[in-house]
Amino acid sequence: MTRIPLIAGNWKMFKTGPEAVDTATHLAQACADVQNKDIMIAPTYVCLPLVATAIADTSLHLGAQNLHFEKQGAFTGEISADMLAAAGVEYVIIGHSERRQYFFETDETVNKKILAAVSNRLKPILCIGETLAQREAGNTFLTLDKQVADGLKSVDPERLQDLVIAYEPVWAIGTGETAGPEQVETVHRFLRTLVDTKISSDLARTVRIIYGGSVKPDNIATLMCIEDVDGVLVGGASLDARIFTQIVKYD
Ligand SMILES: O=C(CO)COP(=O)(O)O
Repeated sequence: MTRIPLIAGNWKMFKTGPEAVDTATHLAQACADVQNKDIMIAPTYVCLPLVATAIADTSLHLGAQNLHFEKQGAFTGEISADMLAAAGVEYVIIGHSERRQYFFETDETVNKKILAAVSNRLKPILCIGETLAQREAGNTFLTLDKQVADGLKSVDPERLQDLVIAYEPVWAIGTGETAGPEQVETVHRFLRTLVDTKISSDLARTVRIIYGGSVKPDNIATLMCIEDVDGVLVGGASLDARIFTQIVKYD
């Protein structure tokens, strides 16, 4: 089973519209010759239509960083799945640890968002990861098991064909600290087995499990060599088109 690697950039709350268009345009040019890798960028909501236009007819894919699970309604400041789909969005990041930490998202809301995404044919990137305290208490696997099981609860496996799971240990995000290759290998293998036993064997074979947390040009090759690592979710190092291109074109 060959899974096409996904190299994804999460731009978080960075870049104005013109800056986002500039970065996306440069990235698309620099990566025009890349084959057999999916490259995705997730700008802020307001930049989505601008970036969608800038990368139309290029090989880049567009992602959003969040969504609301209701279709529409009196939810000031929120954006629904079908609004994203209509704006040309293909992927959506769900349950990022910053959303869980600062905006109090729970596995329950994550689950509703996954359901909303798949109902609108958006490809969900389910983010999971343990905090340092959870790791030190020996609860890494328990935490991840719960995040996956609750996040995907009652979702028809048939609708999860495009699911991506992003393992982002919270202590490795924006800290310059990366999980060691053995840690990443162990967790990714655990996650694939978890999908196999709790959801479906077919899905376990196809689901892309990607790593996030201080991914840089100098550690990408090591990470991508690890079995069961099907790509990366990059924060800080995706903001600069030149640096992100080095990550995309690792060898
Ligand atoms: O949160 C991340 C991607 O979603 C990772 O961020 P950094 O690459 O800046 O550590």
